[in-house]
Amino acid sequence: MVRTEIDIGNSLSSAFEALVASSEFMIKSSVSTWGHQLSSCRMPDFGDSATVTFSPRPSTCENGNPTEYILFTFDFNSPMEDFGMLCLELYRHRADIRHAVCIKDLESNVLDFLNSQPPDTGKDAELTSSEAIGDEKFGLILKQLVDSDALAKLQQDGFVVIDNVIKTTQSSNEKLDVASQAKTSQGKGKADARDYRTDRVSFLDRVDALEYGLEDQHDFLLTLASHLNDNLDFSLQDPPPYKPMSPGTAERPLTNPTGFNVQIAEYGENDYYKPHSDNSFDFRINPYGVFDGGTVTGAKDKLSPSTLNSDGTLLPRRRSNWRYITAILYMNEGWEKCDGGELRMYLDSVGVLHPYMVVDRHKYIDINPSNGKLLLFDSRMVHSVEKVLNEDKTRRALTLWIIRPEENGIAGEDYFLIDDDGGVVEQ
Ligand SMILES: O=C(O)CCC(=O)C(=O)O
Ligand SMILES: [Fe+2]
Repeated sequence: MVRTEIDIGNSLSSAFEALVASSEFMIKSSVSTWGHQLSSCRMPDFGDSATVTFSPRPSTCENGNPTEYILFTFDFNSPMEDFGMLCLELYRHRADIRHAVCIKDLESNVLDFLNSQPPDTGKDAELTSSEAIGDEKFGLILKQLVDSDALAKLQQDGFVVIDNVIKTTQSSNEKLDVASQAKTSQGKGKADARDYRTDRVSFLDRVDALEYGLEDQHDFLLTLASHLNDNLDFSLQDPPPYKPMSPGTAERPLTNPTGFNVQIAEYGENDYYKPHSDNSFDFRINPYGVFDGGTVTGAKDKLSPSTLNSDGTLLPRRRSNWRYITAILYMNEGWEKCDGGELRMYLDSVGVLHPYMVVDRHKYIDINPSNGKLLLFDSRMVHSVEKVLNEDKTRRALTLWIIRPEENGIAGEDYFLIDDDGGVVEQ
């Protein structure tokens, strides 16, 4: 069957019309099991934006069973902006639809799309990072990041601190004081009884950020992924064992997490967060083998299949999530050393197996969480928040975890390995 090429470089609406017109783009089933492919073809949930139905192609029925399906209807309710999203949704659900959809072209189309479309709003920043969304708004700050040796430092030491990036105003902090008092009095503010951290966190979308006058901070943090894509040297790292996953691409691997929510954390007197890594080793899988600078620890015959590459070589130990760079903006005017609450960064701690192992073994530096300070660090590094000592002060920070989806991601629902033919490797 000849499949129609979809030029998604065209305007989105004409590209969408082409998609609808060319059922071949979408559907091809090579297995002739009556009804089976359709019932196992769980289409992505497009919510309100599209409804998809398929129908057997009569000319391809063998023994009464269809071998190919065509796109029967594709009702797309908001055609313009959502075309890229649509492709991405298909791509993300390719494990479910791959028997019915030729995902190979879909994959390359999506990757082309991601690499070629500059985002023009904060929302698109999740999808692609080919251009900094905030270049205009934050041009000077971003330039300062590049011109200074900040990014080189980040890559060399695993972290970097930059003062006076964006300060939070007193009025924002006052609004937050009121909100957190309300929450605490409703008994909702405090986290469960946990001993590793005692702070309170919530997530701000852009509307929340506007409410508190934190939209610049919010936008800035969401701008960083694309900026880092343009300026970090990814060749310094070993190539990852897997192909890039949507929405990351090989050229531009960093993206914002789905939802674009920025965490706000509050620490009152005596609150702390014990040493931890934001992306620690994951012990639920790959439990025996550790590939650590060429040393293999653990009995080889006990290695689980996911420990080995297809050629039998050892894969690096998996991490527990997709976080790659942690970006924190501190919000605390007049914070002093005697107030406690330092962010303690343990040096050379990227490869530490258990975070508690750093204590008394690794050197650290303490970072004062003062207003406007930006801290960027490799999410694997071990760090802690030391106890806050001032009963009258609240320590606040905004955090965004910039992700690199192909790095690991067993925690992510969209995680699959892709083999060289574009097929999904069952795990
Ligand atoms: O607030 C900070 O300085 C760091 C907080 C932290 O480590 C985290 O939320 O994972
Ligand atoms: Fe952390």
